[in-house]
Amino acid sequence: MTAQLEYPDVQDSDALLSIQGLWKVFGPKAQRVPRRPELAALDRSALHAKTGCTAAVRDLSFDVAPGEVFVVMGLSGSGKSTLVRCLTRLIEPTAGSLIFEGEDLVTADEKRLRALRRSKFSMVFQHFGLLPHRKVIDNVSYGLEVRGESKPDRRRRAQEVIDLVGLRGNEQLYPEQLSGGMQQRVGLARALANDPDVLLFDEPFSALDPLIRREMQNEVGRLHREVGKTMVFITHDLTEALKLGDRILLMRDGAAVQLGTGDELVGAPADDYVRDFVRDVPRADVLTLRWIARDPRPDEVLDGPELGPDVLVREATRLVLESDRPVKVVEGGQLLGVIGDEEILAVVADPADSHWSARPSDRPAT
Ligand SMILES: Nc1ncnc2c1ncn2[C@@H]1O[C@H](COP(=O)(O)OP(=O)(O)OP(=O)(O)O)[C@@H](O)[C@H]1O
Repeated sequence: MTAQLEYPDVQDSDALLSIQGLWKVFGPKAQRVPRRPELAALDRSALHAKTGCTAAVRDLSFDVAPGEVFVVMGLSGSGKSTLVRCLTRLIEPTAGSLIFEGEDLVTADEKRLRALRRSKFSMVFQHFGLLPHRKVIDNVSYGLEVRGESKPDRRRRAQEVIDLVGLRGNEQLYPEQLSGGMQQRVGLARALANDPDVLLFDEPFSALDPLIRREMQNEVGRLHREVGKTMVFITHDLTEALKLGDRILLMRDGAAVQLGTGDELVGAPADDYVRDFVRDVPRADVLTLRWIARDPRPDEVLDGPELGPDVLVREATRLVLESDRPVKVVEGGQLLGVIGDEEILAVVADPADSHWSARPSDRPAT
């Protein structure tokens, strides 16, 4: 018998932010929609026809773990921006609770909210939101100024984060003198200057051209490794979501379609909508060996090479194909399964293969 493949679940850790039953409904008498099951059950167009309301966020519940990069993904109009604005009540939720470090933000008064927004959360916007008449250094230190910090402290901290995002030497320039990518670095530095607990990103790189965009994604990955902040990152770009997200919430019409790690979305799409969404993802770059390991057959000799379950299929391909014995997938000394040419080729040879949905279970192989 092989051991049960354990799948890492970030939700097991204590949540920093816990969202329960969150709704945002725009329109007349919005409150009635979440309260009345017959209205709550209506789809987007039926709800609009009957009530004139739009449910931009529909009964969402999820936890964000400390240090996690939590990506919210969905097509235009799926409710991502509304959701992220509800998290700090820049948009007032219609129903639900928002527990941050044990405190329900829904019942916090305006003064408390302002304090939290200033010290615990920072937002990075798509269009940078920089102050055009202020130099880079003054844009970066703006939040510290609002917080009443002394000028030398502000300067010191601003310089620190300017260095961190690679903007040294540009302190005295104005935003219009910078490229889009550089401006977004200023946005990042400004968000980091406050030393928030949570960074909220609302499609921060959509206005950038593809090369700069990739560079900025790498930059966020690096910053996350260096400063370890919790991040909630909104994007409509699946590649970006897979690259950055520890977990991804896929939204459609305000509701959650699936919440999982990138390899869960790709390996076990919850429905046809998700399957379609991830259809063109190169599976070998996302799926790990735990997804394709199988039980050894009785006649197989188990003296082949060993790999860990979190190795990407792409990284294991050569070794598996060159080995004349099945490769053993081993974790902590335990054999989880084996992989032969057949398992590898099913992923590598046909990236859009529907192999995964054919599995009897929606979990990685045991
Ligand atoms: N102030 C508002 N009044 C009425 N409807 C709104 C309002 N703000 C958003 N909506 C609607 O809520 C839905 C979700 O919008 P939202 O902007 O949150 O989506 P999104 O996924 O962020 O889209 P995009 O990527 O285009 O910004 C849309 O149908 C939108 O028209």
